[in-house]
Amino acid sequence: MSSNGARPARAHASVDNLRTYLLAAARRAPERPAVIQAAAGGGTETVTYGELERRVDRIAGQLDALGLDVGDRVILESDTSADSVAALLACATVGLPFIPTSPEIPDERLLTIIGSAEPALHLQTAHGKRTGIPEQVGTARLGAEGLTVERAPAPRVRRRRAVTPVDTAYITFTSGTTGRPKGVVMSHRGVIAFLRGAEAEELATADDRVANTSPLQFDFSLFDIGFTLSHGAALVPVPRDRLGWPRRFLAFLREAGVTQVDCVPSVWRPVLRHEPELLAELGDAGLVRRIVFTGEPWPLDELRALQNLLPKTRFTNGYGATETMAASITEVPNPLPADVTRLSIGHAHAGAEMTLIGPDGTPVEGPGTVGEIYLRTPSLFSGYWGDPETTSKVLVPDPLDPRSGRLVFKSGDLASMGEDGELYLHGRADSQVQIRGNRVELGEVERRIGQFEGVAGAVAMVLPREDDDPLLHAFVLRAPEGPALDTKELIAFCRAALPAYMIPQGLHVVDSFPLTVNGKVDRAALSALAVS
Ligand SMILES: Nc1ncnc2c1ncn2[C@@H]1O[C@H](COS(=O)(=O)NC(=O)C[C@H](N)c2cccc(Br)c2)[C@@H](O)[C@H]1O
Repeated sequence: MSSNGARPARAHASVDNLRTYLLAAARRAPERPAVIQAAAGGGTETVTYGELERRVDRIAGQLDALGLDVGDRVILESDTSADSVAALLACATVGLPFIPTSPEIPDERLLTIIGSAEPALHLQTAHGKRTGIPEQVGTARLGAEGLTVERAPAPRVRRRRAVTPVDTAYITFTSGTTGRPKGVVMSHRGVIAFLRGAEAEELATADDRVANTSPLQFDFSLFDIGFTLSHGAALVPVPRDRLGWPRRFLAFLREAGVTQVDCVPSVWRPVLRHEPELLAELGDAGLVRRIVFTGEPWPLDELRALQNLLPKTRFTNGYGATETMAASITEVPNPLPADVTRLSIGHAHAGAEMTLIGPDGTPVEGPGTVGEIYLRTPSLFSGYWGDPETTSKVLVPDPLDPRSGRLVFKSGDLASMGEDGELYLHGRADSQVQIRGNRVELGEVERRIGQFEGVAGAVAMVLPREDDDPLLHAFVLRAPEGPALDTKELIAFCRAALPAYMIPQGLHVVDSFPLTVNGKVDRAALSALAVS
C-alpha cells in the first residue's frame, strides 16, 4: 500500500503489456505513421505514433479517473480506427480488459455479452447509434477530446495496484457452435507471445501499410493492429462501407498506398467478379505486395484467379483459433502448382508446435494419417469467460507429457501430415459425419465439386432429418459469368471420383454464400436454405 494508506496510485503498463509492446515504435520514430485512415471530408488522414501515444495517455487518464479496478471490463463498440486503437491501448495501460464489438451486431447479442461479461463501461464513438445500455453499465463516447462520459460507472473498490502480463488484455465473444457466445479471455502475455512468433516470420517492415478489413471483434483485426504496430508499420483500416464496392475498395487501397491486405477469402470474391483489371493495376503499381488470409479454406480456383492478377504478390495462409490467436503462418507459392488440390497449413509459427493426436490419445504416425491438432504454445488463452467446464475441454494436459502440468490447446481440427512434412486440414472433429455408417470427408466432397467447370466454390454439410438418416447437402457457388451448372452432370462428375455415400443428395446452386459478421461462410444460414 502507498505510504498514507490511501487508495494505491495506479501502476500503469509495466513489462509485457499490450500498450508497451505496441507503442515501442513511438519511442524509436514518433513521427512515423501509425494509422492512415479515411478522412471525414474525403481522402485520408495520418495519425503518427507520437500522436497515437498522446491519445492513449489522454484516454488512459480519463479511464483512470473513473476509479475502476484492474480487471473491470470495458465494451469497445467501434470499427477499427485510430481512436478505437487508442482506446484499446488505453484500456491495456490501466489494466481494463476491452471487449471489442462491432456496431453492426444486433442489440440482443450485445445484451447477451453484457449479461455475461458484466462490464463497467460501454464505450462507443461519437457517431455510435447504440442505445438501451442497461443502467448498471456506465456509458461514454470516443471523440476528439478522448473520452466523454455520459453515465459514470458505479465506483469500485480498487484492490489491485499493478497490471501484470497474466491480466486480461481482451475478451472476444465468438458465436460458439452451440450458438451461445463464448468469451475467449486473452492475457497480455498470450497475445504478445503470438505476435512475437509472427514477427519471427519477417512478413513486414516499418515501411509497410497493412489494410485491415475485418470487424474489430474478430481477432483477425486484433492481429492486424498488433502485427502492424509491433513492426512500426502503418495500419490502414478499410471503411466497412467500401468492402462491398470493389471499385471503391481498390481506390482506397491505392489512395492509402497499401502494401499488405489482411482479409478473409470472401472479401476478394466481389473484386474478382467485378474489377479484376483494377486489382491487377494495383499489383503492377507495386502495391498489395502481400495478401494474408485466414478463417476458412479458400476455394483454390478463386485463389488461382487472384494469383493470375497479382503475379508479384506473396500469399500467406494464416491458420488458427481465437483461443491461441493463431497457430501457423504459411507462405503459399504463387503461382500455386497445377497439381496442388489443397493448401497446407505448414507447421506452427516460431515458438509453437502442432501435434496430431489419434482417438486413443497418442500421436498418429506417418503421412496421410488423420489426427486432431493439439497446439503447444505460449499464446494459450486464459479460458472461456465464466465457463471453466467448457475451458477444461480444450485446455487439456499435454498428452505427450501429462505429468508436466503443462496445458495444450485441443483444436477440434483434424489434419494429416503430407509427404512434404506439412500439415493439411481435414475439417472439424465435431463435424466428422457418418452417412449410413461411413465417415464422410466433407472437404473431399467440396474439393471434387470445386473442380467442376463453372463452379467457384462449394460447401458440403450433413443435415439431420426426423426419423431418417441424415442427408448430405452441397451448396455450389456459380463462377461469375460461368456456364449454367447442369446438376445432373455435376452429380455424375462426383460419382466418377467419390464413393456412393459421399454423393450429395441435396444439391443447391447459389450465386453467393451468406456470410457471418466476421466474413466467413455462414453454414447455419446455408443449412436453413436447405430445409426451406
Ligand atoms: N487458414 C485456415 N484454413 C482453414 N480453416 C481455417 C483457417 N484459419 C482458421 N480456420 C478455421 O477456423 C477455426 C478458427 O476460427 S476462429 O476462432 O474464428 N479464428 C479465426 O478464424 C482466425 C484466427 N483466430 C486468426 C487470427 C489472427 C491471425 C490469424 Br493468422 C488467424 C479453426 O479452428 C479452423 O477450423
